[in-house]
Amino acid sequence: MMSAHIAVRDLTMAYGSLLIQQDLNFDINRGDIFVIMGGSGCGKSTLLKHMLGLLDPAKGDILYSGESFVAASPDQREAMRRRWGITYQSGGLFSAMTLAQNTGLPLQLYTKYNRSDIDDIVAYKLALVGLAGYQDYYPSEISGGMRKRAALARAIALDPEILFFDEPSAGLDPISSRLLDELIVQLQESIGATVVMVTHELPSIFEIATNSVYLDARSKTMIAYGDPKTLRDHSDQAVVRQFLARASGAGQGKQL
Ligand SMILES: Nc1ncnc2c1ncn2[C@@H]1O[C@H](COP(=O)(O)OP(=O)(O)OP(=O)(O)O)[C@@H](O)[C@H]1O
Repeated sequence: MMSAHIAVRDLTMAYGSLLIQQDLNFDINRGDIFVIMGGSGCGKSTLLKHMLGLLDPAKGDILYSGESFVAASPDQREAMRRRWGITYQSGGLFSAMTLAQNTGLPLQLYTKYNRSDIDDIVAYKLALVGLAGYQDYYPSEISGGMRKRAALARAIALDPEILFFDEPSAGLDPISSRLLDELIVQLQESIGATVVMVTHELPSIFEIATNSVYLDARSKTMIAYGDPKTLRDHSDQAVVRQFLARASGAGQGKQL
C-alpha cells in the first residue's frame, strides 16, 4: 500500500490558549475529493490553514506523501507548497490583470517558461475551466461563477498534486454552484489531483465528496470520518446524521 497523500497525525490546533480542535487523526488518499465538515466555528478554516502551513500546530503533524510538514525546512516547505493549488473564497484574482495575466502569474513567478509557452499553457488552462476566449477580460467584466473558474485556472497553472478550496461555491446561485462542482470532478479526473475542500453545501458534499471528516465544536475533536452518504445513514453520532440529513436545497451553506 502506498502511504496516504495527506496524513493528519495527533493534530491539536489552538489560537494561543484557545483550544480549537485536538487529537485529529485521519488520512486523505491520492485522488480523493475530501470534505472538511462541521458546524459553524468548529475549526474547519483553521484546519485548512494548518494544512496550508499558514498556522503551526500546537501539537502533532501533517505528512504529505509521508513527509512531515512540521519537520520540513523552509526550502522543503516551499517545495511542498509548489505542488499545491489553492483557491480562496473571494477568488483572489487581481482586478487590474486580465484573466490570462492572472492565470499566467504563477508560471511567470515560478517557472522558466518563455512568453509564448506561458500563453499556450494559459490558453489550455482557461479552456479546461470553460473560459476559452476570455483571456483578455478583466475579473470585473465576467460573472461570479466565471471568476471562480478563472481562480481555478490559476490554481491549476502549475499542475498541482493537491487542490485546496475554501467554500468554493460561496456566493454562487445553485446552478453555478453545480457547474463548479462538475468542474471540480472533471479537473480531479483530468489532472489526477487530490482535492481538499471546506464546504457547507450538502449537494456538493453528497455529489462529489469521496471521503470526509466531521469536526465537532463541543467535544473539540473529530467525531466522524468516512463517505458522507454512509455517515448520513449510519454514523453512530446523532449530530453527524442530523448535520447531513438537514433539508438540502438552495440557500444552504450561507456564510455567517
Ligand atoms: N485568528 C484567530 N484568533 C483567535 N481565534 C480565532 C482566529 N480565527 C478563528 N478563531 C476562532 O476559532 C474558531 C474556529 O474558527 P474557524 O474559522 O476555523 O471555524 P469554521 O469551522 O471555519 O467556521 P465557519 O463555518 O463559521 O466558517 C472560532 O471560534 C473562531 O472564532
